[in-house]
Amino acid sequence: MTRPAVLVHRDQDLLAKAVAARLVTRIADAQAARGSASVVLTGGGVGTAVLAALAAAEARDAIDWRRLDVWWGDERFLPTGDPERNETGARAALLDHVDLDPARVHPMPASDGPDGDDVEAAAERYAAELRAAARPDDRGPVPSFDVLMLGVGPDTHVASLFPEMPATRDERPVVAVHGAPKPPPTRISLTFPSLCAAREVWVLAAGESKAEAVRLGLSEAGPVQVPCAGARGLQGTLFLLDRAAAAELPPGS
Ligand SMILES: O=C1O[C@H](COP(=O)(O)O)[C@@H](O)[C@H](O)[C@H]1O
Repeated sequence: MTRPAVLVHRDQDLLAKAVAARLVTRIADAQAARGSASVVLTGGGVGTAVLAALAAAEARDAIDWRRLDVWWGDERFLPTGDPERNETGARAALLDHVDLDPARVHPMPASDGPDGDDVEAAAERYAAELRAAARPDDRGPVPSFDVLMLGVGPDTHVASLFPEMPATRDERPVVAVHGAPKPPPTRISLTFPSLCAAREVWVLAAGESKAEAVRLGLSEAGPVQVPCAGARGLQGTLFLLDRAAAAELPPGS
């Protein structure tokens, strides 16, 4: 596994614009190489700012939106349209403003979805959707996503994998999360085997409250204790930061 590369931008606004520009290139390149592309979205402040920056970028027209699959790394298990759902924020910031194929947008189930409030069944439903989308050369139960973005919590969580919680040790592709320390307590999350099936993992962080988590994420810490140290892409991992989040970088990163 290669060491993550670290890129630092002046502030959150510039970080969001730079990541949006990088996404355009990454998605267009994947579409040129393979005919289509896949991206995994994150919730949270920076993740949503990136989507808004992409919506505002003229270069977004370089993406063939009809040939893009959109997945999520985690979701808060709440009713459809709840403002706290990651899907709701992503739709408002970007997805409602571009010409996506609705069949290629794959939100995690909501608590008023086909499984009702059975979050275990909802997680298994998402796992089945991923399995159906995986091709033989993906060599696993989820697609080899072209790019998977992750926000980071001050406690080092990524997706809904919180330090020391059972989901950090789970080998199933998707799990239900109960009792998350950050509200809401009930969530659905991809697990490490699924996160690490991505060709590229981009860890996004802005603000001084994330500096310690970023430092730990670039250390040799274990993924159970420090989840942001465990998400690594098959071809590479980028830590995309603003200066405040980069304030405690370990030497040599
Ligand atoms: O609850 C969540 O939090 C993390 C981090 O969010 P942030 O606002 O501190 O950047 C996010 O990555 C995750 O998708 C979300 O469900």
